[in-house]
Amino acid sequence: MDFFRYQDGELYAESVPVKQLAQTYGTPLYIYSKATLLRHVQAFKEAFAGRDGLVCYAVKANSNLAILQLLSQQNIGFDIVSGGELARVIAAGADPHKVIFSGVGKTEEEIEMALEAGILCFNVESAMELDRINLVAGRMGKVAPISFRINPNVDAHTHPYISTGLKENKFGIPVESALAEYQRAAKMEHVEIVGLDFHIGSQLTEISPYIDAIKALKKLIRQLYAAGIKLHHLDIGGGLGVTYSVEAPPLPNELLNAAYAELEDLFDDVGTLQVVVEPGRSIVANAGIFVYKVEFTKDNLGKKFAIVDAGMNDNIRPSLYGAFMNIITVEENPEADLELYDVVGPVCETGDFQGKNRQLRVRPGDFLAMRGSGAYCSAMASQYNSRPKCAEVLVDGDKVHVIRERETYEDLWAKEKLLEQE
Ligand SMILES: Cc1ncc(COP(=O)(O)O)c(C=O)c1O
Ligand SMILES: N[C@@H](CCCC[NH3+])C(=O)O
Repeated sequence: MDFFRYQDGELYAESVPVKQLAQTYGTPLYIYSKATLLRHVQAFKEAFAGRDGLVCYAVKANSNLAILQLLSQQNIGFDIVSGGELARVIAAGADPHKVIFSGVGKTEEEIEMALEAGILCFNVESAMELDRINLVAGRMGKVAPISFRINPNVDAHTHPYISTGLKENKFGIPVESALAEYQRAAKMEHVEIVGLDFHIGSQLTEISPYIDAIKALKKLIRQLYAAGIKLHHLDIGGGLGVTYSVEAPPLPNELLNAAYAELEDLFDDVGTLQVVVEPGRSIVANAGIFVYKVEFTKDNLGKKFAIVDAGMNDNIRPSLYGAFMNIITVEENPEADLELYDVVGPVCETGDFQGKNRQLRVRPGDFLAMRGSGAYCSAMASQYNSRPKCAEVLVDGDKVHVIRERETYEDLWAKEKLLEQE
């Protein structure tokens, strides 16, 4: 069931009319459906079908505290990439023992924070990072659990900016140097090897790149075991795509069944490893819509624009990746003419658009809703053009929770200081 649906010509979020939310909380506005979020988490949990697995939600996709709180109440773990994300998941009630720390540039301060919190493991992305973790853990009298993020050099068939598993991408260490790094780590006093990890990209719509990566890494895992290095888990990353228009990505159980099938002979030989997944987008994207108001329409010598009150600062995906995101009207509007519009924002950039060449029936004052906006939209928002970050609400049946208040103008400069006058 789709929890964002039309009823009598009007869009609803669960049991609440979206227009009512837009009028009450102001636009632009992010609206999330609790039931959709929970359903997606459940789909991942059930995909393990009783096998030993751990879902670690990738916080970067949507780091709203209430959303993290809801997710941690489902007893899942988290994939974090910064000290800020660690602070957030702890504030949201996460179990630190289910937190994994990815990212190519971990600072000493972040490593200290993570060791203090007692995370499940660091996904180490370079030789220098390994040295740094060993050093910091030694200084603190601790042993850091580590996994290496291996770059298997496979093509994820996705947008180049969100492909992470090719050798020209900055992520992970090459398969070719992995055995030597594991052997180096095995001799270190302040690290303990617990796993192996890959994450090859985001918005993957096929299973085959995951299987290519697993194939590439099975040989390495056998070499590790032959060298006496045992693992507790294998982390196959996140990246499962969602439907923005016509994509038909695999479901979590299809992905995991295919992964387990490919791993069967390995697990027969070395024993079963826990499988970890790091989904972000597939949990939150379609649990959210982004609602904005048409301020004006305009016709530049035949080119029509719908100028809305949301900018690239609020949702940068269309501008940054040329991402297509579906835009629908909040109320069906049979009396307005059907026209081809570029839906553009108020930010002073030609690249400030939410959608191009969209067939819409709109008039000034109408609300539009953008589907699939739960992931990498609010999370990537900025205050460019001194635009306050907008509000976010979570709908639970007929209840509405404000999970982020709209920023005020004063919030914009709250951390800035005027010069002292002499
Ligand atoms: C290390 C890591 N894990 C997980 C994810 C989550 O990816 P997605 O939101 O595509 O599931 C990302 C983002 O691509 C990532 O960089
Ligand atoms: N921000 C990207 C996804 C990046 C995934 C993080 N490695 C998007 O909006 O599609």
